[in-house]
Amino acid sequence: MQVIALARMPETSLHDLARYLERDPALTTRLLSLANSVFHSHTQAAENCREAVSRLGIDATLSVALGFGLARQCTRGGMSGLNVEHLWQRALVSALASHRLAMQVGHAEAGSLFTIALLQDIGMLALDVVAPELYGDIPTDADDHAIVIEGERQRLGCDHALVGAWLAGQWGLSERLVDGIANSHATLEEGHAEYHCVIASSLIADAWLSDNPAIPFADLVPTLLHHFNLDTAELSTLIATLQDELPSLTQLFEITQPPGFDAQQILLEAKRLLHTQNQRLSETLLKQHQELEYLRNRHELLDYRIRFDTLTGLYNRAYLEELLNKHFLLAKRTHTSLAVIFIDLDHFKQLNDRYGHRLGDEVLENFAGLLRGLLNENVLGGRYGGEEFLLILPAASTSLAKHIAETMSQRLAETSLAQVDGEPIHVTASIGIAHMSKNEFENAHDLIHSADQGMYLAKRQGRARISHFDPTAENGQ
Ligand SMILES: Nc1nc2c(ncn2[C@@H]2O[C@H](COP(=O)(O)OP(=O)(O)OP(=O)(O)O)[C@@H](O)[C@H]2O)c(=O)[nH]1
Repeated sequence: MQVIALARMPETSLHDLARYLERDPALTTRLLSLANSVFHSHTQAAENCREAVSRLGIDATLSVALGFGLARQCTRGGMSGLNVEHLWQRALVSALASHRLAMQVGHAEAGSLFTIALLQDIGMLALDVVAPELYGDIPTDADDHAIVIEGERQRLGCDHALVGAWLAGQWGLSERLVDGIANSHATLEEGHAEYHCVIASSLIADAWLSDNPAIPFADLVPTLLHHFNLDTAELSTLIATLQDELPSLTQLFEITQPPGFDAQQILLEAKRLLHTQNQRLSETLLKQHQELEYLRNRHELLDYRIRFDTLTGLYNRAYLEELLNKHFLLAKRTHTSLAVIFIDLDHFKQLNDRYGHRLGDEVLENFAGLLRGLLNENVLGGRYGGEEFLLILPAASTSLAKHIAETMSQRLAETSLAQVDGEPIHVTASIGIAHMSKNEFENAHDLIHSADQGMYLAKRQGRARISHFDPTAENGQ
């Protein structure tokens, strides 16, 4: 409390601070060790608390003093599920990694990035003191620190980075430290570039402390190489340096040294895993590509089936009705005419019965060929059902409709649609025509119905003929 009170007073000098701190011999020893450590290297060793404090600066001194205060309270209390040992191991690896990364990219504030990374999880210590039950069911030593953040947000609506930043503000630490702690748990994509080293250091620490570092490092390596513009050799050297520096720092903080590993081996393993992952990814991509191709083909097939008749390849009934509807509405809107020709092959049942269904199919296919010869952008047509066919003639006059129907009959008379024992098979058709010139029809269905009626008239009159159905005439003729 005295340290906090002092830190808040603008006139406090390092000298005053040192006077208070040296009352705690354990803390003084740590401040001296830190001041004389490689991170604050100086030609001459600091010999007393005042020298240590002036070398460390007010921010780092306060961080260490207050951080130790909290750490002691947590370990002394032995309260919740918070793994304090793991927390400090993470803090130390992060601090070193942040410092080294900052040096590697030439960041001017490597020292303060060390302190920010060291204190990034200080909020967890504070939360553990005020809410010991919080970490009961959040695994604070999980390989992925994001789990802790997520757990806190769910329970508290905020995370320890925010709490830590608030605490640092209350302690009177510099704005830069407060801001750094608040930003320490952002993602590299979203986080402030100023604190990228701190953000990455947290990821490095997670990978470092995991049971099998090669796996998380495999995920992390490409990110680190990309964000910090490093090559693998530089990254390998960086990790090896961290390994050299870590023992003195863990000793200073009286924290168990995390298990070591062969940096080069880990990176090799990470690269191998990355290669396998990439291979798997390309395989998945290939599979997805093939599935997409299959779906596209299937879609095309279904699209085809929705519109076309499989036996003849002509438009099917559903699509003919859709087309007719469209042209019917257009004709109504633009006051243009529209003709429909209904064609029904004669005695088809007999043909099937006499020569078999296969021959019947052949006749239908060949008739479709004849019909196709008449189709163009003004004559649309298809198979309406069994042995029934429909032609739609937008904007056609009655005489044009008759002419098309006669051409059809003529071609049918001239063409044999199959052969049996070398003998040609000829088929005739009954054809009905309906014509709309003055909005006589309510809907497209009525128009088809009229053409159908015309076709029946032709049947009744002896087949192999054309009949124009006039719905306004008494008997349709
Ligand atoms: N081979 C074959 N026959 C079909 C197909 N679709 C319908 N049919 C047959 O066409 C025949 C139509 O018979 P009906 O409706 O009695 O007409 P029809 O024998 O042509 O007699 P009319 O129309 O009065 O001249 C039936 O026997 C159906 O089985 C098909 O895709 N292939």
